[in-house]
Amino acid sequence: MIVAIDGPSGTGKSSTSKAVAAQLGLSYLDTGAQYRAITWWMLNNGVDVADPDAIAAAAGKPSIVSGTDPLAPAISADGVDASGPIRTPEVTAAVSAVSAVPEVRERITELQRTIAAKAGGGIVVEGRDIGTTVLPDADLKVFLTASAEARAARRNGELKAADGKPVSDLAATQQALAARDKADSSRKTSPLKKADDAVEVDTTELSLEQVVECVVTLVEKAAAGKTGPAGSREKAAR
Ligand SMILES: Nc1ncnc2c1ncn2[C@@H]1O[C@H](COP(=O)(O)OP(=O)(O)OP(=O)(O)O)[C@@H](O)[C@H]1O
Ligand SMILES: Nc1ccn([C@H]2C[C@H](O)[C@@H](COP(=O)(O)O)O2)c(=O)n1
Repeated sequence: MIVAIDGPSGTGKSSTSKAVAAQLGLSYLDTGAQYRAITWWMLNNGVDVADPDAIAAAAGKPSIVSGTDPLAPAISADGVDASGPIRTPEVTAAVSAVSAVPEVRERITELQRTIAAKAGGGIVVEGRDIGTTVLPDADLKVFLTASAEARAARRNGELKAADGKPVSDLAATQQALAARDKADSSRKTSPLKKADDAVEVDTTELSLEQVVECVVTLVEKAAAGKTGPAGSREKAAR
């Protein structure tokens, strides 16, 4: 069972994918974390992230290793745990430019396909181009959306400072999310896009628990269609 979950920033891909994978005993892959890890490595190794040629030349250098346990997501670059530093504003600001470079995408896409192929019991893979490019034959494709206001409010809630106040105002967060979405959906290679056969789930008015329940139901239906006697894909193909 291969499940692809795509969508813009802050729509709930990571939270939903982890919970669905944990509930169904599937592996989990956060592909955004891989792009963040390679970006972090470049920032730390003197690569000019404003220069696509420099990014392309460095794309093959770091070893990026992802864990696939939904209860303990892990990511490292050249053996160094990167799970904390990949969430800094510096990495967030540079990741769209780095991930737009074809050599980076080629490298990371190959890694993602290898991980998915090795996940014997099935996997939930989340990102921007999983249903369209990385795993076009996924058993289920879900495209999560939410209003710009809801996404900014969620992100700000996550970034609360110690005194309980949001670290940036809602308008600034909304603007930053919109800028990243624009960059991710307008790049030439494998842009953020809903696959034609993906199920779109608008999460604006749904709690995380409701989204998880909805996706679990979709996975169960897809699994029944894959193995069930009446609707088996194998039969349909014959
Ligand atoms: N349906 C929901 N209702 C309310 N809050 C939610 C919902 N889904 C996710 N959240 C919260 O919104 C925030 C962003 O969620 P998450 O990180 O899963 O989104 P994402 O799509 O993976 O974002 P990004 O692409 O930027 O990594 C988190 O704090 C999460 O707890
Ligand atoms: N399949 C993917 C996943 C992620 N990216 C890029 C674009 C995002 O802005 C960035 C960080 O992702 P996030 O951690 O916010 O999910 O990584 C991509 O191009 N393709």
